[in-house]
Formats: sequence, structure tokens, C-alpha cells
Amino acid sequence: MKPEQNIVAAVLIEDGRILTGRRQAHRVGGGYYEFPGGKIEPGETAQQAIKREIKEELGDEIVLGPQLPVPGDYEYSYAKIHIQFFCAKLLTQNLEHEAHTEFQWGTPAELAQLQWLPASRPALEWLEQQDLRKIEFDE
Ligand SMILES: Nc1nc2c([nH]c(=O)n2[C@H]2C[C@H](O)[C@@H](COP(=O)(O)OP(=O)(O)OP(=O)(O)O)O2)c(=O)[nH]1
Repeated sequence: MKPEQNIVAAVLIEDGRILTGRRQAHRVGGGYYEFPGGKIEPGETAQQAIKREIKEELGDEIVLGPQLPVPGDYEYSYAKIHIQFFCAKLLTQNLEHEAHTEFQWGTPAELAQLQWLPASRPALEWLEQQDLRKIEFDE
């Protein structure tokens, strides 16, 4: 039986652009582009998990916005994942490289040209249809 994993990822938005990180080579999915995030740990809400992951991986604090209304089930060779995506805004700009080799900001259409983890494609497609400047965040 494959493990089932609950994942949460942040679509960080700034001036109509979003942030992608390229996963370090030694991680599963190494070399692919993703939204920063990771596994939800037992006892955590998705919102707590994403704030923790962004602190661990980027060294940054965020505020959250809405969850993306996109499907999140995807089966990889090593696991079945369920992924949730939340819009978010950086309150700090450290962008440390704990889990990524590089970060890129761009519009969803620009970044869609990169090689993404396939479970993230529905999120990118949804984002391409939005006016990102109108998204509101909890302050
Ligand atoms: N963070 C993130 N993970 C994604 C995305 N799309 C996607 O398919 N995934 C998959 C890749 C992995 O199978 C899983 C994330 O698990 P992970 O291993 O990176 O989680 P983690 O940061 O807690 O890692 P670790 O400490 O256990 O190594 O979700 C995405 O956009 N962002």
C-alpha cells in the first residue's frame, strides 16, 4: 500500500506575480518546480502547517488568503497525496534555500512554462484565470 499524505502549499502573491521554488535534487520530485509547502503533521490544521512550513523552508512569516478551489488528489509512484493550496502574502523576505535551489517570481502564465510537479497544475491553471491583485488576505 502506498502511503497517503496530506500536503499544504502556499501560493505567495506579490504585485500580480506568484512565487515558485525549484525542489532540491535529493528530495522526492527533485528538480521540479512547486509552491513552497509540505506535509500536514498530526494535530495541525492546514493553516498551521503552511505557516510552519514557510517558516522552516523560507525563514519567512506569511498572512493567509483564500484556499484555491481546485482538486487535490494525485497519485505518484511513491505515495497518494491530497494537496491543498492557499493564497498567501509574505510579511518578511528572507527566501532562504533550505529546501529549494532557486526561487522565481512571475505571472502564472510565465511560470506555467516551467516543469512543475503535476499535482500543482490545476492550481496554476486556476491562477491564470484570476486577477491576483484583487485577492484579499487576513491581516
Ligand atoms: N510543497 C509542495 N509539494 C507538492 C506540490 N505539488 C506536489 O505534487 N507536491 C508533492 C511533492 C511531495 O510528494 C509532497 C510534499 O511533500 P514533502 O516531502 O515536500 O513534504 P515536507 O516538506 O514535509 O518534506 P520532508 O520534510 O518530509 O522531506 O507533495 C507543491 O506545489 N508544493
